Amino acid sequence: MKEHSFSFVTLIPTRHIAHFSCRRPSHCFTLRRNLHLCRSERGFLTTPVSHLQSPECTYLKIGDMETVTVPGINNMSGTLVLPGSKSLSNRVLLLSALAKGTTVVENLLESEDVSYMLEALNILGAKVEYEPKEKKARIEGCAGPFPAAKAELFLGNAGTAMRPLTAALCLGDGEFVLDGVQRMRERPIADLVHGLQQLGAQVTCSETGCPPVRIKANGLRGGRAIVSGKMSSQFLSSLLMTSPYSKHDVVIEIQDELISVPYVAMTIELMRRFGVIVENENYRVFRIAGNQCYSSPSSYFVEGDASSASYFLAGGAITGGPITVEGCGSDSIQGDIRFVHVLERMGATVNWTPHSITVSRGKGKILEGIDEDCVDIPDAAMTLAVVALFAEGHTALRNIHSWRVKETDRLAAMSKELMKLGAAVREGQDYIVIYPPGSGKIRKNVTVSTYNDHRMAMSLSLAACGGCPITIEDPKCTWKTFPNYFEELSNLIR
Ligand SMILES: O=C(O)C1=C[C@@H](OP(=O)(O)O)[C@@H](O)[C@H](O)C1
Ligand SMILES: C=C(OP(=O)(O)O)C(=O)O
Repeated sequence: MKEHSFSFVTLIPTRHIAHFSCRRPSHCFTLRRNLHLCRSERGFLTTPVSHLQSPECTYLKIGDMETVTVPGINNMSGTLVLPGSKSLSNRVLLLSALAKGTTVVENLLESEDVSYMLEALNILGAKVEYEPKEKKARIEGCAGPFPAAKAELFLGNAGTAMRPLTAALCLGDGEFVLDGVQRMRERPIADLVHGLQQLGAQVTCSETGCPPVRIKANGLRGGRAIVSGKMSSQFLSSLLMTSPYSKHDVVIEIQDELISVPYVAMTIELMRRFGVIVENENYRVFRIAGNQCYSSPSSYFVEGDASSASYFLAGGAITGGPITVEGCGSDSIQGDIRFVHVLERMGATVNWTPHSITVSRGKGKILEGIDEDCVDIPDAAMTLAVVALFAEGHTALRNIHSWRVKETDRLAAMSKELMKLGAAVREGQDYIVIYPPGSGKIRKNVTVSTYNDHRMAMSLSLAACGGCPITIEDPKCTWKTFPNYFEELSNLIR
């Protein structure tokens, strides 16, 4: 694995981000505004900085990697300190920028999705000092809407930037366009746009109901909005985070099913930490007083990413482990820790502390297939799809129709790649059933496609836990949420 690590790479361009690495401690690149690139402790780094809005930024292409081969894994054990949560990082950055006071955000995730948020906040006039080496950002809040009167934002494929910023920009005064990569132009946003229109915003999206989004902002009136929650919870989270700044009180009613509820719980909890209370009637009706302002908690420590933890914990369950992840545990406010309960029901042994989780599998114990409603854990459910290869009996993952509108059509993509590995797969509109090939029968030396989807790359890498190497196409796609994923994985292989 070592020869496949990224350490020899001097400077890598990725899809929309320039990733720099440098060997000399004195090296520090400064790009536009106050986004800095500096050296990491390990002697090289992958600090993402959006460059699409920086035409002056050119880069060299040295050692770009098209594939990574994960060697056959028989044993995996050890401890990993998790990178910060993507969902928490981008929420805390946004709330800090809207709040009164200065917030120091610690253990901020360093990744593409967070870079897009940082860059956008900068463009919109929030004062952001980012120290990637320290995983820290200091944000001087605007104590209200953003001061910018005009901006065109490019947000890659970051749902946690596109959706919340669409709502937050309706609060200000000016003209804004929000856009992203081609896939972002295929990801729905119309339900959010309709919700904002009901609260008085002048906002539109494309005819297909997707970005680009165009806003003529003149504050948000408030009132009542009836919105759909069945496509994505990010629409509701975005409306909630913006509502305290509307002129009048806001009532949001969910007209159908609400998916991914734990992410809404996370939003409400974070708003509470920034001093705003949401009245929540059973996740059906939400009431927020208007004319308020967030107050900075002064500092916020971002807990480790529970979805990122899932790959390593799954590795512990498949190989026997033990694997410990540090940075999130029983005190976590992330829904994806529920994934660990599923592993336990499949046969793994789990030990919790408030800030860590350890997974192993006892000698002679097997993993068993499971039938699971995954509506609360759409991201970690992808990891389960690969764990299913190692279970006895089939595994059904249900209520995951949102997979179709994420980074790729994850139901189609996962079905196709699992079949390459020798599984039989039944794919429905909102479920997948995986019939594993049987012990020791995962196909050897397979190359899997990743569809520009970080979770396809990370979850499929676990197929190597059968003891055969697996080649992953376009490993850089993990930079969306976990730039050094393959390096961390290699550190745990014994
Ligand atoms: O609010 C959030 O931070 C997220 C909500 C989920 O999306 P959906 O609500 O679209 O399922 C999840 O898949 C995404 O990675 C992050
Ligand atoms: C769905 C995801 O991302 P996004 O925030 O872009 O929706 C994800 O990270 O799996």
